[in-house]
Amino acid sequence: MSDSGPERAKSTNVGVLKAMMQFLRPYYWQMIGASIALVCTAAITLSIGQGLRMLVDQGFSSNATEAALNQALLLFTAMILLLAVGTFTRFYLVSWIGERVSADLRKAVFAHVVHLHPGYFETNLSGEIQSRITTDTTLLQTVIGSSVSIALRNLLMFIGGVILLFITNPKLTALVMLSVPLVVVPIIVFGRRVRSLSRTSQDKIAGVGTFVGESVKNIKMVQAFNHQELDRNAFDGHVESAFRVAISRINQRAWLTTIVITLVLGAVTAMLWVGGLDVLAGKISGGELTAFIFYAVMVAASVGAISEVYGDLQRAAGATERLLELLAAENLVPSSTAPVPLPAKPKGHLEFDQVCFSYPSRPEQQAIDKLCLDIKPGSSLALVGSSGAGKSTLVDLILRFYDVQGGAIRFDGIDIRDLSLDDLRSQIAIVPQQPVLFTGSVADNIRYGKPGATMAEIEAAARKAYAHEFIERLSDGYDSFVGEGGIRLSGGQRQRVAIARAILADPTLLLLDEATSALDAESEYQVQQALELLMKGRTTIVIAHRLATVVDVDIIAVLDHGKLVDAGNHAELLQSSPLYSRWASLQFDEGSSSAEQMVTM
Ligand SMILES: Nc1ncnc2c1ncn2[C@@H]1O[C@H](COP(=O)(O)OP(=O)(O)OP(=O)(O)O)[C@@H](O)[C@H]1O
Repeated sequence: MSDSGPERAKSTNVGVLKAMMQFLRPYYWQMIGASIALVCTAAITLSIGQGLRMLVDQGFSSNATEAALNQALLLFTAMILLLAVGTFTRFYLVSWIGERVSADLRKAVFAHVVHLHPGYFETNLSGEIQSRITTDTTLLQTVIGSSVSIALRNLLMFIGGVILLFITNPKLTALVMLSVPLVVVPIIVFGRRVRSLSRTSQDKIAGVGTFVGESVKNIKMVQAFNHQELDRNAFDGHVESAFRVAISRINQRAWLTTIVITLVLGAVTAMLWVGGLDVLAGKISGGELTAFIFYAVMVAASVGAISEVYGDLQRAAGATERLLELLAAENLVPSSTAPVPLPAKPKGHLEFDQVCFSYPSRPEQQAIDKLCLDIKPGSSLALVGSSGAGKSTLVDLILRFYDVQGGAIRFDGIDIRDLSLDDLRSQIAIVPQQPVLFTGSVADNIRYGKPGATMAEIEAAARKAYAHEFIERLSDGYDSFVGEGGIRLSGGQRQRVAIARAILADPTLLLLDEATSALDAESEYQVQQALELLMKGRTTIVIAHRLATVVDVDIIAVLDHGKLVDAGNHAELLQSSPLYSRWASLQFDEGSSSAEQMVTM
């Protein structure tokens, strides 16, 4: 991930600059304002040198009048006022642009990330992405808001200062210029190192974030297994390695600053010596030397300031690069560009036609192998099979979280790749095995199925999901806060909220993943009733782990290693499928705790 050479550094610099321009473009009025303020303040600061020259040569000479001094100081005061206004404008506008651009970048990255195919998040950890959107953009905001402003101001001072130096005294200036390469070389060398270390440093910090996120999220697991000490040690390791990288970065920067300051001040000393000799010899006036020193110090200070923020700019380039990488991440499951419209009243006919699929991380293993299934509108299908048979994979393929590699899945006769993703998913509701609730109220979570639903609709859905009663008993009813991930509700309650959400969504196609597994016998019965009501007239696919779920469905598809080995209803399969009848006999013989038995099927 670090720079592999000058070629790469060059190309990314250009890329980074180009990309930043795209984000800066909308604000060119602000940029013009900031540039004017920048030029004005630099010009005023530089003209102070000329003022000093006049003051020394005329103001303090023996024939100076008080009126002339007053006039000169009045002009000086006016310039100071102008400088103050210019500085305010520059600071305000540049910081504004910094905040605005990083806000826009944050929004752009998030907007891109939420649309990425789920497979992307298997290789890119959520904590890392989070850190990029927060830490990297914050870094960028500080850099654009202050470092860029400092760099630009000092660049102008440097250019203006050098021009005025030449005007004031070319001989001395030549001396100053000789030392420029001496200063620039270390800036480039150390700057490059700082940049690559900065990237590593940001990566390490992201690693720290990911670790914290995972431990805190699973705190009960951590404590139940007495893992606190182990985790603490592992965390210490992460933090210390981030610290070491940061320190070596700081070390490089410290060297950079030290070398630059020494060289610059050395050059100024040499110049003072040569210039002083010229004044003594009467070749130049005292005012000229004063102005010269003023400009030389200004040029030196600006080089120093630039070298100091150069490191920041390099860090920002690193951060931008990472953000751009994220922005450039390709969506492997793109929505069709010329989508086929859905019929006005979709029927919910689902066909799997010779579907082949293997996960990108395991191309050698066929997770789904030449699978054919025809699920008629309004009918129900149960997927059964041992753990790892490919049931969840099929559900993911229907939702187009992944695209099939062979064959096709058709919804109402249309290849789902030809539908717009929004259209396809608007026809589907899913009740997963582990219901996912978002931080917010119970009502918010049910409304997730249909944004904009009224309270009456939400309540009706909750009643149908047998959730109304327990929700009413919560301290704030439908407004009760469910905690992060719904932690304040029981597993069964969460499941009923998830069912209510699906009921509210009123989909054509319902995907259930053993939706009743977290319920007690009483609620299971009620939820089963609710589900039957919900399933009526809708195409339903159930991932089933227990017989109770499958005896009533129209077709049971028995999967094994991604292949469809048998299909039929319960009675038929008992006759025709050895795999199914073995499973059935295991379940009937040993009661209803069956999830483990499925594993051995
Ligand atoms: N994201 C992934 N990357 C790589 N391989 C995966 C991924 N998800 C699942 N697999 C593999 O694909 C196969 C099918 O998995 P799948 O989750 O569909 O099985 P399942 O029938 O739903 O199992 P279970 O009943 O245990 O949930 C398994 O061999 C599994 O290891």
